[in-house]
Amino acid sequence: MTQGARRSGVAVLGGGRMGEALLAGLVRRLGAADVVVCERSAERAAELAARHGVQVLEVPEALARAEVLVLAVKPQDVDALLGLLAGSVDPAHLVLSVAAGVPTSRIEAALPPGVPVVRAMPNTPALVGEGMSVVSAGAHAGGEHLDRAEELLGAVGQVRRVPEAQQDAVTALSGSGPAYFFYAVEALVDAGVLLGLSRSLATDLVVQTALGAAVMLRDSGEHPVQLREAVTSPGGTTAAAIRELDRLGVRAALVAAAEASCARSRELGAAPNPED
Ligand SMILES: NC(=O)C1=CN([C@@H]2O[C@H](COP(=O)(O)OP(=O)(O)OC[C@H]3O[C@@H](n4cnc5c(N)ncnc54)[C@H](O)[C@@H]3O)[C@@H](O)[C@H]2O)C=CC1
Ligand SMILES: O=C(O)[C@@H]1CCC=N1
Repeated sequence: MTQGARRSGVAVLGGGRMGEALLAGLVRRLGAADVVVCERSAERAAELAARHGVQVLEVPEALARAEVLVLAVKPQDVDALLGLLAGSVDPAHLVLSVAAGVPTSRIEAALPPGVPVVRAMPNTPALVGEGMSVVSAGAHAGGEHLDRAEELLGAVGQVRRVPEAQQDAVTALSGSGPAYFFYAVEALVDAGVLLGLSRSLATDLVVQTALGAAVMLRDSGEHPVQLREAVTSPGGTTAAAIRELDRLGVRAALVAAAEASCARSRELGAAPNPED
């Protein structure tokens, strides 16, 4: 029996915000016995163990135990982590990286030949089973590896396959995207308070409105413009509000925000310059 045949389950390497969101969904799907975590901060590791019932292991033990290794450290910490993996990872593992910007070629170059790498971009709504992820295969990853990655990320939401060249653009929409909606909600709640509502009532109104709008966008089959027109009565309140959004350049600001996120993803993924 090969060493790989004795391994099973998933090791999440890096238990920060994204690592925990994935961990939570994977524990729901696979059970806590099949998910382990490696986390550099002892305090954070204890928190994850208490909250999700998972075992915290050092990297070498996790590699011996788990078949799938989820790289969930910051792009700036990827090279150091790959240095820890390089001696013991082998082609029977699957390396699933969620690090923004980091190309599969950079990960493959740091590992022994033939190790399959899948690059993914999930998002934090994975924590509540409503994540949106995409996956792309590296040079040594085949259909079975993409299937496995899709199955695991499918435990925490929806998954699409994209060419790796689209990963930075995806990061700008669904990876960073939850923050844009949280930001809009924050601003609208403040607006409610300005208009004299209690913060608690304003929060309930805005959050339920966001949820209702999201479900209509997903389920109605209608274009966002049609849905918006249905809210906009002639000479009414919504038209007055939308005129202000246009006057203040909110549409252009959203496009610029997505472009900035995409550019930053590319920047984070570039191999560090040894002269920096
Ligand atoms: N936060 C988000 O919404 C999303 C994040 N990502 C990606 O996920 C990765 C993690 O992001 P966050 O969770 O936001 O960052 P974070 O800073 O919250 O988490 C990173 C964690 O990795 C740990 N860590 C660093 N080096 C380690 C090592 N060698 N061994 C074990 N643990 C180590 C840190 O202690 C920290 O808890 C990044 O690459 C990011 O691009 C991807 C999609 C969405
Ligand atoms: O802000 C970041 O860099 C990460 C990647 C996508 C969402 N959060």
